[in-house]
Amino acid sequence: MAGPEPVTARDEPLVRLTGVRKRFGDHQVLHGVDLEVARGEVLCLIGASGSGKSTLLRCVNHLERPNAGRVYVGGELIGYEERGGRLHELHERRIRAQRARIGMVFQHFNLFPHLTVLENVIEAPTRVNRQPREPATRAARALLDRVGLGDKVNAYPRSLSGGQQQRVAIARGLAMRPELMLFDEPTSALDPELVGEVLDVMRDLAAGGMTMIVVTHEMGFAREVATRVAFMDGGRILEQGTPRQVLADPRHERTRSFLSKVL
Ligand SMILES: Nc1ncnc2c1ncn2[C@@H]1O[C@H](COP(=O)(O)OP(=O)(O)OP(=O)(O)O)[C@@H](O)[C@H]1O
Repeated sequence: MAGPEPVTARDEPLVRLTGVRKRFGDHQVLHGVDLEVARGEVLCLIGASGSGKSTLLRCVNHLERPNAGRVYVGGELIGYEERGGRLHELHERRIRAQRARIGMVFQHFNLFPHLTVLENVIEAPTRVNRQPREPATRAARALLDRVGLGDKVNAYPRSLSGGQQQRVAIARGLAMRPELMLFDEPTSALDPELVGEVLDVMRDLAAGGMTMIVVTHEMGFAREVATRVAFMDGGRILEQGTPRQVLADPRHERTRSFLSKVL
C-alpha cells in the first residue's frame, strides 16, 4: 500500500492560532483559542454578541495584541519575534508590513472620505508597497470591475450606497494581493436590500479559492459558502465543523440555543 503523501509547505495551515488569550482590563475575552485554517478554506465564525468573534479576528492581524498565545499566517509569527527564548513585539513598521498581506474588511467600510474610489484602492499599494502609480491603477481598475464598480472609479465614497462602499472596501482589501481575507460583519451595517450584492462578491472570492475568515450573522451565507463553521461562546470555540454539522446538527446545547434565535 502506498504511504502517506509527503507533507509539503502547502499542506501547512495558512492560519494557525495556538492558545490565544486576550483580556481588556479585568475582562478575559479570549480564553486560549486554538484554530487552524487551511488554504482555500472559508471559515465562518458565529456566536452571540460579546462572545469574542471580532477580538479573535483582530488578533489574526495584530489589530489586537494577544496577551498570550501565538498567531501564524503563512508560517510566519504575527506581531512578535522570538529572541533569547522570549517573544518581543515587532516594530510597528514590520507589523504594518505583515498586516498589509492580510486583507481586512470592516463593518463600517472605513474608506478614506477625501479620496476617490480609485485612490482608495491604490492607496496601500502605492504608499505602503511603493508600487508605481500606473500598474497600481491598472490593477485597481481590474479589481473594481470584478466587484462591479468599474464605472465608479472617480466617485467619492459619500456618493455611493453602503453596498457599493463595502464592495470598494473589498477591492481595497484585495489590492495588496493578500493570501488571506478577514471580514468583520461586512453586511451588518447595510440596509437589507444591499446585503446580497456584498455577499455575492464574497461568494465569488470564495469560489476563486481565496482563504477567508468571516465573522457573520448571515447564516444563509455560512450554510452555503463556508467550508467550516466555528461557534464561539464566552471566548472559546465551543464547536466547529461543516456547516451541516454545526448549523443543522449541533452537539452543544448552547449552540442549539443560539441557533434557535438566529435561524
Ligand atoms: N477595545 C476594547 N476595550 C474593552 N473591551 C473590549 C474591547 N473590544 C472588545 N471588548 C469587549 O470584549 C468582548 C468581546 O467583544 P467582541 O467584539 O470580540 O465580541 P463579538 O462576539 O464580536 O460581538 P458582536 O457580535 O457584538 O460584534 C465584549 O464584552 C466587548 O465589550
